[in-house]
Amino acid sequence: MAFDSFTLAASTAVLADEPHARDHADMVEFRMDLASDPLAQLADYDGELPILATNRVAWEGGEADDDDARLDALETAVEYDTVAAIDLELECLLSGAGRRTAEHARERDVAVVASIHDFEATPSEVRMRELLEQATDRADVGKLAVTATSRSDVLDLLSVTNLLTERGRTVATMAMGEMGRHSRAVAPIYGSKIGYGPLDSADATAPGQYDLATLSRLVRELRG
Ligand SMILES: O=C1C[C@@](O)(C(=O)O)C[C@@H](O)[C@@H]1O
Repeated sequence: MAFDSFTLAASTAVLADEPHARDHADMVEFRMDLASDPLAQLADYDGELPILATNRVAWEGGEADDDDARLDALETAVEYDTVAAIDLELECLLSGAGRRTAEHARERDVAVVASIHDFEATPSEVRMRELLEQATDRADVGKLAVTATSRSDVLDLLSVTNLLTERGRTVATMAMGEMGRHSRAVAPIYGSKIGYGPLDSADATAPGQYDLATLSRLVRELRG
């Protein structure tokens, strides 16, 4: 998966829901940390959409314990041809804990998305640029989800998205929460390459997400 154009991911903990996502999504983000028996779900998967496997650790807003089993599960996931990409927190690529998993993915031609989340605030433009440069130096896509508390936070995020895209880096950005919600529809115009939406907004995997059908329509209409 090259992520060279905008990719809409249906975020779900239930792979059997994939047929409902096909009309709108380009891929499924499988939230293994929120799923029951994720490896069995992967083994049974016979859907059409490729999978981005995420096993989000608790310190980055997910539900997976920070142990070897979490990374081992991602390594098992990349053995399936249906898995086109995995998500790893930038922090665990920097610390070295996730490097083996990233290498394992690359050997299988599976893309790596390096993630950064800030659930409190939007870092300065300089810091966001630095984080996304670190992420894109180590992975196929650098993803930054921040929390906007003002419109200027969103403008800063869009500006960094635009700059790094112009410099040839593959980034995915979004502002979580109400204030930044519109960024999910607008960031693709500035180069953001992945958007996430649940099939039903009751199953949102992050604050402020639009449901999949709505995000698909907004992105399509805005990008023309
Ligand atoms: O990292 C991301 C982005 C996200 O947090 C969002 O804000 O849409 C949703 C998560 O499911 C995904 O893993």
